[in-house]
Amino acid sequence: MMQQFYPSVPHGFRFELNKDMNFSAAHFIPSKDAGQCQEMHGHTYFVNVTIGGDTVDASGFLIDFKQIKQAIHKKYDHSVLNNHPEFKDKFPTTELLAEQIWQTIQDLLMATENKPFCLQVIVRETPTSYVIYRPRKEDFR
Ligand SMILES: Nc1nc2c(c(=O)[nH]1)N=C([C@H](O)[C@H](O)COP(=O)(O)OP(=O)(O)OP(=O)(O)O)CN2
Ligand SMILES: [Zn+2]
Repeated sequence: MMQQFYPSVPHGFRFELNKDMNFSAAHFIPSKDAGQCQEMHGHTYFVNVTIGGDTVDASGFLIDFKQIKQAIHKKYDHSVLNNHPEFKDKFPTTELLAEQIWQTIQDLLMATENKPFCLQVIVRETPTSYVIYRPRKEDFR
């Protein structure tokens, strides 16, 4: 997974959890600068999310690994990214997909009792291209 390469994010939390996932989706980038990517095509996206926190829940979890997968895989697998409401007014680039995945995970975490934080999202779109999204402090609202 993730070609065994995990760029780390510095933090001071007691616990750090990482979850790898993948999903297959189609997209197109309707920008005149996007060349061939203006045409609909597909990828198997590889995603890694890093979550940090100081306390665990009653089950001893920062968050159940399964809940993270469900939130992302269920939403995007075998879909056309351009059709999702979050990409109505922006292009489903690797950068903006990583940002959206961060927002989805962070919303999920904020609804838990122990409220951990999503510290990093890595999205690999092709064997040679990936993006890292790291939120700024002000993004945690
Ligand atoms: N900054 C970004 N650049 C590009 C994105 C993107 O999301 N962010 N996306 C694309 C295309 O969607 C394309 O599918 C991926 O491009 P690329 O990595 O160039 O794909 P290749 O497999 O052709 O890469 P090679 O290393 O040349 O084999 C384009 N750019
Ligand atoms: Zn693409």
